Amino acid sequence: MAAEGRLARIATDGHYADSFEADAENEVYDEAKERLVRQMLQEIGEDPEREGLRRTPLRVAKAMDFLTSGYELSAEEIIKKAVFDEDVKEMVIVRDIEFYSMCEHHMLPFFGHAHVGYLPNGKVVGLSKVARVVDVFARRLQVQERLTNQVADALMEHLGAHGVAVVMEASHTCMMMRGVQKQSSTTVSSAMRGTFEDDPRTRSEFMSFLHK
Ligand SMILES: Nc1nc2c(ncn2[C@@H]2O[C@H](COP(=O)(O)OP(=O)(O)OP(=O)(O)O)[C@@H](O)[C@H]2O)c(=O)[nH]1
Ligand SMILES: [Zn+2]
Repeated sequence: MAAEGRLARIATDGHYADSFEADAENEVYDEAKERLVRQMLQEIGEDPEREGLRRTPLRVAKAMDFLTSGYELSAEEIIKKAVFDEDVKEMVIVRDIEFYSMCEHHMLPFFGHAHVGYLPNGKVVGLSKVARVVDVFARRLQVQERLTNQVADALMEHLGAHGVAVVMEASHTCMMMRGVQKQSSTTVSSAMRGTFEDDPRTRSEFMSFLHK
């Protein structure tokens, strides 16, 4: 589907139905995606016409659009909307930002927390924007390491900070529900840029603020 319409589009089949039920029954959101989901249901031995599944292709299409909506968002635009001149010299940390992403290998969720720190260089960014930047990259097909790097690089580039640090801790359902089936393992990844990469004391200070 064309990028411009994907986030907000809800199409109908063109008929004005008499009741909400009829409306819902006839709703078409994304014909191509819904056809694929219907086929998948058939392939796993389900009946896509049974009551509980009739609207499932539409629901899945909408869910997939939301879960991959990050492709249409720009971290630069988000950051630049809320950068303020401020003479702050100390480290700023936004920690425990929950995120949900999908691994590109199995298209299964991985989720956890991101901790983001930066050393301002005459500018600070609106705190919510840090969390929004995490979502921009999380709502794509990802590997955790790339996600971590992308958040760090975007903040470094568009905030002009002295340094940026990102640590992400996540559980991967592809390792929990299937495959190796390890329910307790978590994966920690980090990306250090600028001062955080060059100066072990700055890095340690950041790390000391996590898990408090
Ligand atoms: N580095 C990294 N690996 C990931 C991530 N998400 C999933 N994986 C791994 O990607 C690998 C894909 O390996 P394959 O052998 O091609 O796939 P598979 O046969 O399904 O592997 P198993 O999960 O071991 O059953 C697996 O080891 C997954 O654990 C991630 O975010 N980062
Ligand atoms: Zn996976």
